[in-house]
Parts: sequence; C-alpha cells; structure tokens
Amino acid sequence: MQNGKVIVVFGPTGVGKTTITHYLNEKWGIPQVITHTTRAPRIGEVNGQDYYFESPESFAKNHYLEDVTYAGNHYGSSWEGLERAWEHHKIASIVLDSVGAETYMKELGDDVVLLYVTISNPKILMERLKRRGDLPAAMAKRLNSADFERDLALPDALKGKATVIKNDDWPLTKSALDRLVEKLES
Ligand SMILES: Nc1ncnc2c1ncn2[C@@H]1O[C@H](COP(=O)(O)OP(=O)(O)OP(=O)(O)O)[C@@H](O)[C@H]1O
Ligand SMILES: Nc1nc2c(ncn2[C@@H]2O[C@H](COP(=O)(O)O)[C@@H](O)[C@H]2O)c(=O)[nH]1
Repeated sequence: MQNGKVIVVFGPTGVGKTTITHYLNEKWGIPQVITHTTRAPRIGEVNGQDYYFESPESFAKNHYLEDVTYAGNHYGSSWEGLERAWEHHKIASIVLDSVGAETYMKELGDDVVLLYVTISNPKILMERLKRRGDLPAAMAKRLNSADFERDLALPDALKGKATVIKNDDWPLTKSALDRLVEKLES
C-alpha cells in the first residue's frame, strides 16, 4: 500500500496532544493511529479507541515500529496501525513521546509531519492533569520523571524540522491546526 502522511504530535504530558488529535479527527476527518500501552486506562478511556490496553505479557507479543518506556509503563506503535489509518485517509495522526517522534522521522522521512506542542508556563500542566482527573500518585510520578523533563524541550535533532504550536489558548491552537492541515491538503 502507498504511504500517506502522518502528523506526529509530541510534547510534554498534559500539553494537549490528545485534545489536538481529537480535533483533527472531528474537524478534518484525520484518523488517529491507536497505540499500545501497559498503563491502566484513565476514567473514560476505551480499549481499542484511546489505546490498546495490554498486560506486560500481551504487550511483549506484538511487533512494533517503535516502542518506549515512559514513566514506568510500556508504549508501542505498529506499522499495521498506521496502514489501517491510511486506509481511511491520506493523512493520519499519532501521539508519541519525543523519542518516538525521532524514530518516526528516521523510519518514515518525508511522510512525517512533526508537530511539537508546548506551553508558555509549564506550571499550568499540573492544573491540566488535575482537571483531567489524573490520580495524584500517577501525576506525581509522571511530573517527576526524566521523560517529562526531556519532553519539555524540542530535541536538537528535530529543531528546524517540527512545526511548533504553543497551546496556551485553544481557539488560537485550532486556527494554527487549520492552517497546517490546509497546507498539507493543498
Ligand atoms: N489550550 C488548552 N487550554 C486549557 N486546557 C486544555 C487546552 N488544551 C487541552 N486542555 C486540557 O488539558 C488536559 C490535558 O490534555 P490532553 O489529555 O490532550 O494532554 P496530552 O498532551 O495528551 O497529555 P498526556 O501526554 O498526559 O496524555 C485535558 O483536560 C484537556 O481538555
Ligand atoms: N514513543 C511512543 N510514545 C507513545 C506511544 N503512545 C503514547 N505515547 C506517549 O507516551 C506518553 C504517555 O502517554 P499517556 O497516554 O500515558 O499520557 C505521552 O508522551 C504519549 O505521547 C507510542 O506508541 N510510542
């Protein structure tokens, strides 16, 4: 099958990556690639829709394009997931950490559109996680992790290659996303 494009959305926890992929789907019909994880579902998350939720044993049986450990849990994405999304639309989106974003860049080259999401004041991230309903222990573990620190900055290897969106203000973010998709579709 012919490759399409994949918008790789990455950035620190709570910055709005998932919110962005939901918007891209609702406004533009862009399907999200569903990835696999061993973390427990959050309230409202649905297996097969938000993630494929796995046990450590079932996670290890899959074949991944890339996989990482983030704040103590395993995450991985597959070629099959990407191809399934491209069957529906020539552009797909996926939410990854910055290590995954670098791997996608190496594996897929020009088919990847890197979208780094950031925020002016990282202290607001904790408020967003609280409002999302994250449990205090899980939130503290995540915000104290080296993975969180790393994703607060765009990796040097991706500088100049990624579109950067500051998700401080949702209406402004939506406009920036619309401009990005209009450019990709033209
Ligand atoms: N611009 C914004 N202003 C205020 N709240 C926002 C904004 N964007 C997203 N949010 C809210 O912030 C919370 C975290 O958003 P989201 O789950 O999309 O983040 P994420 O980057 O996917 O996080 P994680 O990496 O932890 O999964 C959600 O409750 C979401 O509704
Ligand atoms: N490299 C990958 N990163 C992934 C994948 N699926 C999700 N993620 C990233 O992990 C963290 C934590 O996610 P959360 O849903 O528990 O908050 C976040 O940065 C995601 O972007 C994947 O398959 N590969």
